[in-house]
Amino acid sequence: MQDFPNLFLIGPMGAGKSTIGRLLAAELSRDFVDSDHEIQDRCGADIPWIFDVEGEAGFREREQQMVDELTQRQGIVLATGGGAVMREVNRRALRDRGTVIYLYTTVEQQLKRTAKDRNRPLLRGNDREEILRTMFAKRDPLYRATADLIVRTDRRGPRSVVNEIVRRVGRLVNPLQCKA
Ligand SMILES: Nc1ncnc2c1ncn2[C@@H]1O[C@H](COP(=O)(O)OP(=O)(O)O)[C@@H](O)[C@H]1O
Ligand SMILES: O=C(O)C1=C[C@@H](OP(=O)(O)O)[C@@H](O)[C@H](O)C1
Ligand SMILES: [Mg+2]
Repeated sequence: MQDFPNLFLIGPMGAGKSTIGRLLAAELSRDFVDSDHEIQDRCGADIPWIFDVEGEAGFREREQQMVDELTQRQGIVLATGGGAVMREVNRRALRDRGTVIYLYTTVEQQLKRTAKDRNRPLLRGNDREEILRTMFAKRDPLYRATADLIVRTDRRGPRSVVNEIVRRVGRLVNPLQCKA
């Protein structure tokens, strides 16, 4: 696994970027970085608080700076936030600096996986399903346009997703699977 490039996880809220990123990094003995956690640590504030104080616009500025900084590291697994792909500059940084993996899931799964978590301010509205469907329509084409690989995470556990990523990235890096 020496030749693995940076691996950048993109996809919607609840796709499993943070969960799978941590497992994948452990599997590959890589550093794991989560853009949202990094922003929270540096601000000493959680995501909802940042949204309350600075608005979504303030959060997106911080996110852009973080994506630019973190994608310049080497040999990492990075979990981005679900909205990172909305800025072209972020999409370019991700594409140029690593292998981008779109963790795809359905809105039904997103609803279940985000039901109890109060840390996602964009899901505060009454009709979470409508919010998620509208976001999916806007963002799915951007995830697809940015990704080198698309991996489904619905109806399967994180461990199975990690195994598929390791296998498919291995093939991208070394198509014939020859020993070095
Ligand atoms: N493949 C999966 N199957 C079932 N539950 C999952 C899966 N991936 C993540 N989860 C759960 O869904 C929730 C959201 O996952 P998270 O990693 O925070 O997603 P993201 O970072 O993409 O928003 C967590 O409770 C996590 O345990
Ligand atoms: O989709 C989005 O716009 C967001 C997704 C969140 O990250 P996760 O995708 O890890 O939940 C977090 O960055 C913020 O609440 C905004
Ligand atoms: Mg996350």
